[in-house]
Amino acid sequence: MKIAILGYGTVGKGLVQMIEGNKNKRNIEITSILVRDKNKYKSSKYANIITENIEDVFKEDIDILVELIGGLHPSYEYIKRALESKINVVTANKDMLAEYGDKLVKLAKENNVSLKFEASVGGGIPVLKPLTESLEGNSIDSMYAILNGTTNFILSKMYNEGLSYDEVLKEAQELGFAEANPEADVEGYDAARKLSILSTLAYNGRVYWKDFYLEGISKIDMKDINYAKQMGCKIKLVGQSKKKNEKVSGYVRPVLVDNNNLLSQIDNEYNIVVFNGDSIGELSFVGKGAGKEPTGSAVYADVMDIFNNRIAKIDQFTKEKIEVEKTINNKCQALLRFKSPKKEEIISLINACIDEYDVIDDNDELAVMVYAGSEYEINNILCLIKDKGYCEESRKLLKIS
Ligand SMILES: NC(=O)C1=CN([C@@H]2O[C@H](COP(=O)(O)OP(=O)(O)OC[C@H]3O[C@@H](n4cnc5c(N)ncnc54)[C@H](OP(=O)(O)O)[C@@H]3O)[C@@H](O)[C@H]2O)C=CC1
Ligand SMILES: N[C@@H](CC=O)C(=O)O
Repeated sequence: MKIAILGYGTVGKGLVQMIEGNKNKRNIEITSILVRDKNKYKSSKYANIITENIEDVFKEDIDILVELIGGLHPSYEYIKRALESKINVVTANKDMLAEYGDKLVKLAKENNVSLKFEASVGGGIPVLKPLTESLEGNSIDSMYAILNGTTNFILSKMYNEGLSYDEVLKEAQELGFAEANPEADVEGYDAARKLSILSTLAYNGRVYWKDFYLEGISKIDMKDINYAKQMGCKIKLVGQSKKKNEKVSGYVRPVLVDNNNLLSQIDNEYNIVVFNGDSIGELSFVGKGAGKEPTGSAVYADVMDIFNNRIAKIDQFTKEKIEVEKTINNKCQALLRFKSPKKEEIISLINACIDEYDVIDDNDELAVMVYAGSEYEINNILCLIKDKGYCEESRKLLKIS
């Protein structure tokens, strides 16, 4: 089997390492490797097949094009060209699937070739294959997940080692966990794209990532971490989606998670995906969600599926768009923080609107844990406080149990 690899960064190198490690079992020939700057690879043992010119890739006779460049362009054009030339494609690119999944799946079908993307969600965790194959008979009605290794790594190191946000982000970049532009990680876009891929496959209709309520971790500070500790919780960037009456609701946001909740056990670059199926009940997948070897392993598995002619049906991307609701319409708890607060006024307003609340801190800022009937109720209180000018700034961190 002949493959061409576009991109020789973290994941590209992980894939090549796995191909080398298995060469006694599988005969895979790498015909070319596309990079942006081939001068970086002069001393590589693959220097003779490393190129900056996409035409060098397509002039070879290849069975699979593996796209590991990332981003939308020129990756989209390269994948499209491969599919139209009846070449199978494997990609780890969640940005691409979240944006152009429908077009590419259609194109693969029309040309009778495979488009596989296991590594696009959960890094090394085999999760798309179990979802689309092993769970085919189940109706999945909800899922919750930690889907971004970089942010989980940052939050874990801030919590466990007291390190600063900036220094851990730098470490995550050095370890190859972060996206080329880490804004995608820390603002929650990457996790939302993954949640949209999972939701599309699970709910059999197109779910768009921008339709979820979306909030990243860039504003989480040491005070949040310390409040979490004080309350026996951790902070995790969680994605959740539910399907009810043909509608989906969902979010990606940092939340407080009790120390006895399964999610709080998932630290560093690990990810978890928990599905709720009508027959299987709750089913969890846990493993490394980012990094060279784990992601290389997932890409290799897709290559092997094509090698062994295991073709899965994934036409969910071409189905109709499903509407997404953003807020939580049932009982919830949230930590509210107020900067430069008029403390008495805020507490008296909260007292008038809500039956149960605890003041966590009233030193240099005011922090209150509220127990409300819905997220709307909490948002209303925050609006009132803002309108009355009772504080300079307020923050809300939901707690999930
Ligand atoms: N890192 C991870 O843990 C995971 C990453 N992914 C996804 O895998 C994909 C690759 O990520 P990763 O390996 O981390 O990325 P890197 O930034 O480490 O590597 C990207 C590679 O693509 C090459 N490249 C970039 N732009 C171009 C271009 N325009 N033309 C030709 N080559 C180009 C770079 O060339 P050069 O070497 O010359 O700079 C580099 O070799 C992304 O879609 C990412 O989201 C998915 C799961 C986990
Ligand atoms: N940047 C991503 C890489 C894997 O998808 C992450 O941190 O999870």
